Amino acid sequence: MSRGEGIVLTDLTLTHGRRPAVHHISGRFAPGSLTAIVGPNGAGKSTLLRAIAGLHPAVEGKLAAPRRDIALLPQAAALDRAFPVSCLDVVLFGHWHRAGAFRALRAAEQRAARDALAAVGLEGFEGRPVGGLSSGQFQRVLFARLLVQDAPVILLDEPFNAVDARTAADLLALVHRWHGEGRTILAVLHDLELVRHDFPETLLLAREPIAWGPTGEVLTAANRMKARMMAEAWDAEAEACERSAA
Ligand SMILES: Nc1ncnc2c1ncn2[C@@H]1O[C@H](COP(=O)(O)OP(=O)(O)OP(=O)(O)O)[C@@H](O)[C@H]1O
Repeated sequence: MSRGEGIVLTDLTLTHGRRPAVHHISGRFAPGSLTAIVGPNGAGKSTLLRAIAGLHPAVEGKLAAPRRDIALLPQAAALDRAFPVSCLDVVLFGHWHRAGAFRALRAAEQRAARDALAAVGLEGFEGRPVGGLSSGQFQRVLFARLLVQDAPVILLDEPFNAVDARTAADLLALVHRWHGEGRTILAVLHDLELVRHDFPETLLLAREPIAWGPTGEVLTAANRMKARMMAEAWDAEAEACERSAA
């Protein structure tokens, strides 16, 4: 896996229009690190992941990330499954960054997609339309696509939401496999027990960073209280940087 500098945030601010999403965050996700991003609803977690993936512009500060090496698993709720595509099509899409839109996929790429479906326990699902899958099965398909993408940096937005315990355990095992292979992994999560048990590093975000470092040092009662109080104090109508200017 490529090492490099990892992902470096320098006084980064992200907004939606004039509305603040992430305020003045600095720090680094080291190459090969496994980090949970936690915080209250609306804390800016998804916006930060999308910015790292190159899908959301910085309004202030800098974000250095190996864009071509990043795979993003969006929140399942953000995806439209009404589209009439098969499981295999969704997984084959993981080859997009290498194959582009116009080249026919090679036999090896087809095989890799079938192997990925088998690896997530969905052998025989190749021709099934994704619209008819359960939430857990669909999440397995999206993990198969990540397998095919084979990216050194993997961003997961609430990867275990709406899946049962067995599916979550299978997908978590894949995350650990990727970590063991030296990939850099960031996952937005709400289950703090899972974070404590399985994620060595944590960023606690409440639009501003509350704490970032070893999970045990970040998820203290005091830090969690601070994040909660900041969330309760949020002014939905506030414009970017009002709080930090105060
Ligand atoms: N497309 C959008 N347009 C306008 N505002 C948005 C948009 N997406 C998010 N926001 C706002 O930006 C802020 C951060 O949202 P974001 O989705 O990044 O938070 P989050 O921490 O991922 O939340 P959750 O835990 O609920 O998924 C929120 O106030 C949200 O309402």
